[in-house]
Amino acid sequence: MKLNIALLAGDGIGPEVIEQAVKVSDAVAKKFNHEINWRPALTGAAAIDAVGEPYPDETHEICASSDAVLFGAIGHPRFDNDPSAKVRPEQGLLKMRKKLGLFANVRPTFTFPSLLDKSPLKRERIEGTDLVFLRELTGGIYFGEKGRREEGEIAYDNCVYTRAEVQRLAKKGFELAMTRSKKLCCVDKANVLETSRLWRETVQAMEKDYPEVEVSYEFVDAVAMRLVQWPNSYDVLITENLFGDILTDEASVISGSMGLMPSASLGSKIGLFEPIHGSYPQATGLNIANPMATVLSAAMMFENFGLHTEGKAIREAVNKALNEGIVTEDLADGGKSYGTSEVGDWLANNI
Ligand SMILES: NC(=O)C1=CN([C@@H]2O[C@H](COP(=O)(O)OP(=O)(O)OC[C@H]3O[C@@H](n4cnc5c(N)ncnc54)[C@H](O)[C@@H]3O)[C@@H](O)[C@H]2O)C=CC1
Ligand SMILES: CC(C)CC(=O)C(=O)O
Ligand SMILES: [Mg+2]
Repeated sequence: MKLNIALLAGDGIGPEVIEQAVKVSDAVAKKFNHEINWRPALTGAAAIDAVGEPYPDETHEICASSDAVLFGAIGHPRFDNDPSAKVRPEQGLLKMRKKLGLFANVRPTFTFPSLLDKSPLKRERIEGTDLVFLRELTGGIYFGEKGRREEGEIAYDNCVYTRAEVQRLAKKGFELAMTRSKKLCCVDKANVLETSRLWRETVQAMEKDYPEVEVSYEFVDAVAMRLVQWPNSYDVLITENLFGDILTDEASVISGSMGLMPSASLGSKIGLFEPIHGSYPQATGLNIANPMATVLSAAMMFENFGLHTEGKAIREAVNKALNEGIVTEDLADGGKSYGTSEVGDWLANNI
């Protein structure tokens, strides 16, 4: 297969982890006779510095005309620490998701046998966890009208959802549940929020189309607790943008590190594959960031093309590295650790 992949490294550790994902993907392409044409493009603070905006038109054209996008991370402390900044790297990510129509963010959480005793959570609670969040990605409070009034003394961010937005996300959730253990949990705050009541009402109305799926409705605050208490009780969870963002960072504790958490952002056209973590500025240039989340995002990319053997080859290499202790410092527990690039080389050599 010949693949054109837009490559958006971004900021902070983005370029370092992307470099490893490229190495591993190229090794996969070589082994399975594919050709990958990487198409680098600017985004985030790097794009603001170069051309004044975080998701330039040229970058969008490269993304929109590629078969998929592989994305690192964006964000820089100079914007995080300046609340008055009008142009921000994160706007680039939001704009890209919106313009590419990427409304469903698939965020799997699973455990790795060799890491079970490294989690702060007890082995017997997390063993066998295999759940997936479907986070709505182009609506809700991240995209509602926002602003200030009363001379800046009052700030607001509106949370808005349409029934159609909920339906298309929930449909993917029901379909995913049908391919797994047929359990779907709708995470909301319907005891308080009107948008959540729309979510609940919409999902309830869809239940009849999927009679085999057992649907539960849980409030987000309770899910935040049960997720780390009984992660095994969940399979597919659907939720809105903000709740999904927060709960999936929490879920990284089950797997063992933010550096292990991949994702796929899907819509009707091309897919974007991105780790769930940010630009981890403290680690920039130190060759210590875990590249596995980005490498596993590349595995999701291959699988989304129907190339399951290729995806499996990456997953097996990651598992093997974890079993053999070829890990960055976040997983080394104070013991021997390897650099970002060494882990990338090892994975590429073990495809
Ligand atoms: N998708 C994206 O591009 C995202 C960007 N951001 C941006 O990233 C910047 C930093 O945000 P933070 O809240 O610190 O989130 P972060 O995800 O960058 O880092 C939080 C913590 O997670 C751990 N971590 C993250 N990635 C890791 C990796 N690859 N290997 C090992 N450990 C890792 C580190 O302990 C780090 O301190 C901000 O500017 C933020 O806006 C935040 C989240 C997502
Ligand atoms: C920086 C945010 C817009 C993104 C984020 O935290 C995420 O998608 O997980
Ligand atoms: Mg996040």
